Amino acid sequence: MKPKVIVYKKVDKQVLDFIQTTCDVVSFDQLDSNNFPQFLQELKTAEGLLGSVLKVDKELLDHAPNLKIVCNTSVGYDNFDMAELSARGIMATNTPGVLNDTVADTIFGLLLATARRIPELDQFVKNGQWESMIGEDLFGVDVHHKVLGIIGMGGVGTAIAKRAHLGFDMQILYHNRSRNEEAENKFGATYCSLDELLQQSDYVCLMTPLTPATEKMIGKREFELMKKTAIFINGSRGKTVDEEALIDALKTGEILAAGLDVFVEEPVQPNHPLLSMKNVVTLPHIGSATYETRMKMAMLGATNLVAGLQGNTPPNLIKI
Ligand SMILES: NC(=O)C1=CN([C@@H]2O[C@H](COP(=O)(O)OP(=O)(O)OC[C@H]3O[C@@H](n4cnc5c(N)ncnc54)[C@H](OP(=O)(O)O)[C@@H]3O)[C@@H](O)[C@H]2O)C=CC1
Ligand SMILES: O=CC(=O)O
Repeated sequence: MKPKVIVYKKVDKQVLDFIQTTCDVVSFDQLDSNNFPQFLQELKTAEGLLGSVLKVDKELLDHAPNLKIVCNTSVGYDNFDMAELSARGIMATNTPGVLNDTVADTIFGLLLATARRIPELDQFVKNGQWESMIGEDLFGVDVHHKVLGIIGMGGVGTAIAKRAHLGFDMQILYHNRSRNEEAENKFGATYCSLDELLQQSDYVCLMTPLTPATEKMIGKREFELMKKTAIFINGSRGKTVDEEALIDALKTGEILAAGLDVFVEEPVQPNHPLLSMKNVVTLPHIGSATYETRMKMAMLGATNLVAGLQGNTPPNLIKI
């Protein structure tokens, strides 16, 4: 008998067909309050789960006595309670690597849009406000030849460093817990402490995973260390930043501007204070959101799922 798996996110038919060669698939395009009871019912007999964002914790796992593997179609896995999964002998996987270039394109685009005030000026033109040569009040700041500090120089961080070094002649500083030789040797990145990075960077880009160690790692103290002209870019997770402190730093001129792809609460509420600030550019968590890359992520997630259920080691097994 084929193992039963639940795919709880809309994926391409090609991905479902691949899984169906070895598994019985129950699929939900997305989970919401209407279909969640049915999902929990299916979970009782499911051996595998594929999707992203869903919180996989003790409460959920208590509904899933037969589960053998949970597969994210994302590189971040802060939605998994790894200690609980490990205690129950359930494998967990993610999708690193295949999204690096696409996410780096998004984050670099966000950085450029924030520095050159592109969304604000787009609105200016479309609102019919362009009546004469624009003045200094609408100027942006340069990106090329500036200092970019990357906190979290991993797969995505290195792809950002490549763009900054080869395309924009930027000087690159980075902070991790360990050294990244590729970023140093290929893209001239210099390793430094977090405080040095914050003090010296014109652009601070946060690209760490969300873990207990990185939760609110950027707060009041860190914004105070940044230059008053600094632009802060967050592509990691909303909770790596103290959002209240970010709002204060933007209001009081502690930093110049921010570009945000992620928020503490997603989707962000329309009345959130960050959304009414002119010096903030926002995106709806679209780092990897291109047809090509989302397809690769879904297929890699499916490959992990099938490998695990066939008794093989999934290529992207998360080790704790
Ligand atoms: N906005 C979006 O759509 C996307 C968001 N992301 C987010 O970005 C994260 C990173 O992705 P990716 O680059 O693929 O992951 P990687 O694991 O390749 O890189 C993460 C980097 O963060 C560093 N890091 C981890 N913990 C700390 C810490 N406590 N202090 C300083 N540095 C730390 C790691 O270095 P070291 O271990 O040496 O400290 C590593 O270099 C994901 O986990 C996800 O949350 C990713 C893709 C898309
Ligand atoms: O946020 C996206 C991811 O892949 O992680």
